[in-house]
Amino acid sequence: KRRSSKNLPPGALGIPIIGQSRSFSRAMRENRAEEWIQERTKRYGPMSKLTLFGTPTVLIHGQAANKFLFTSDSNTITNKQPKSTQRIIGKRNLLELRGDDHKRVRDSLVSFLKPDVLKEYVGKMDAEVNRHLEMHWHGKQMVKMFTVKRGARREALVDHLEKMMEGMWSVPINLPFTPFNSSLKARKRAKTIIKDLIKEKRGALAEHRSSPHADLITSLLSIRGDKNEEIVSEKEIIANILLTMRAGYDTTSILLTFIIRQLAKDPDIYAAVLHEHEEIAKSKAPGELLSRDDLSKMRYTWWVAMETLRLFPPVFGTFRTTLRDVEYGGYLIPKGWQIFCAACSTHQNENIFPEPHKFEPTRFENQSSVPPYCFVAFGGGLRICPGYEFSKIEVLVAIHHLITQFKWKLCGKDDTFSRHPMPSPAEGLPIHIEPKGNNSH
Ligand code: HEM
Repeated sequence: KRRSSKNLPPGALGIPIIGQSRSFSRAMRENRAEEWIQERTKRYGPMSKLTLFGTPTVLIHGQAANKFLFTSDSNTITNKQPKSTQRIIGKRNLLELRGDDHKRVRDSLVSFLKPDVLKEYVGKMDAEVNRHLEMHWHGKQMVKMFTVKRGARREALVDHLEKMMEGMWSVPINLPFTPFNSSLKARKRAKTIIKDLIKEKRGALAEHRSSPHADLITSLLSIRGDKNEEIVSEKEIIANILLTMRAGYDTTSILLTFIIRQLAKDPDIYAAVLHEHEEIAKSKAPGELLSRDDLSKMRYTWWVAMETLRLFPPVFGTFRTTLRDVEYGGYLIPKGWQIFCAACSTHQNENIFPEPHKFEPTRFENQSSVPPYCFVAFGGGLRICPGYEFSKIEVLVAIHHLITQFKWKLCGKDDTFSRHPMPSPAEGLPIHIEPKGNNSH
C-alpha cells in the first residue's frame, strides 16, 4: 500500500525485464543518449521510472541528483551494477562490494594506485609508450586508435575484454547468440588467463623474484593479514583485475582517442599543446625518461584532457540500488529498485558550462570555478575513481610522445561515434601518421 503508484515517479515500467532497455541501448549506440534523456524529461519531468536491463529503475540527472547519489550513505543506496555487468565482471568486484568489504578491497587497490607508488611508474609508462610507438606507429602510415597490445597473452586478454564489454549493459538473457551469452563466454576465457597469471605471480612473490608493487596482481597478493594470509581472495582478485581492466583500460584509451581526434580538428589547441611539449622535450637529454616534474609542466594538456572528458565522458552514467525505500525529489524509490543517474548530463548544462558544445580547455584553468558535482567524469564521493592519477600519468606521457614524434590527420570517412556503453569512434578512428624528423627516439 505504501508503494501506491501515486508516490512513484511518473513513467511506465514497460515489458518486465526488457522495458526500455532496447530503446536506451539504441540511443546509446546512435550517440543520442542525452537527447533520449531530454525527451523523457520533457515528457515526465526530471525523474521518471522505467525498466533497464532487467530491473525496475528510476532515472535521475542534474547537479542535485549527482550530489544525492554520491553522498548517500551506503546502507541506503548501494553500488550495484546491472545483472549483466555483475555476471560478466564477477560478484566480488569493487563496484558490487560495500561497507567493510568495499573498504578492504578498495584500500588494497589504492595502495597500488596512490601518487607515491605511481611516481615510480612514470619512467615505466614512458618506456612502455615508446615501445608501443616503436612497434605499432613507426614505419606505418596509418594506425587505428583502438588497439594497444603487446604479447600474445595480453592480446588475447584484450580481445576477451572487448567481447565482455559488448554485453555489459544488456538484457541478461543467457541464450546462444545474445550479447550477454558471448560476453559470458569471453569472461570464462579471460578468467583462465588471469588465474594463470595469479599462479605465476604468487610463485614469483614467494621466491622473492618480484617486489610487492611490481604490478597490480602482485600488489593484491601482497596484502596480508595477521597470520601472513592473503586477505584479498582469488575470486576478488579475478573480479577486480577484470574491473580494473574495464575501468582503467578502456576509459583511458577512449580519452586518448578523443584527445587525438580533437587535436586533429583544432589547429590552435594542437599548437598550444605542441608548444608545451616541445619546451619539455628541449630540456631532456636524448633518451632521458620523463619525470614527475615534467608531468607537472603539462598543465594545458591536462585541461585539454578534462575538456575532452567533459564532452566525451567514457562513463556516461552510474547505476545504484536502494537497500530500503528512499524518498527523493518528492517521490518514493522503492527498496530493491535500481537508480540510473545520468551523471554527466551536467557537462552539457549551459548554466554550468557556457556554450557547452564548444571545446574550451581553459574552462579548467581555475577548477574551483566549476560548481561541485557538475564535472563528474571520475564520479564522486566514497566511490570516486581511484585511477585518476594513474590515467593522468598515462595520458600525459602518451600525448608527450605522440605530439613530439608524429603529425597526424583523420582519414576515416565517418568521424561520429557510438556508445557500447563507452564511446567508440566509427571505424576505430583511423589516422594518417607522419613521423617528425627531429625526434630523439
Ligand atoms: C579517463 C580515465 C578514467 C575515467 C573517466 C574513470 C571514471 C570512473 C568513474 C566515473 C567511476 C565511478 C563509477 C561509479 O560511481 O559508479 C570510476 C570508478 C572506478 N575506477 Fe575509474 N576512471 C578512469 C580511469 C581508471 C583507471 C586508470 C583505473 C585503474 C587503474 C580505474 C579504476 C576504477 C575503479 C576500481 C573504480 C571503482 C571504485 C569504487 O567503486 O570504489 N579507473 N572510474
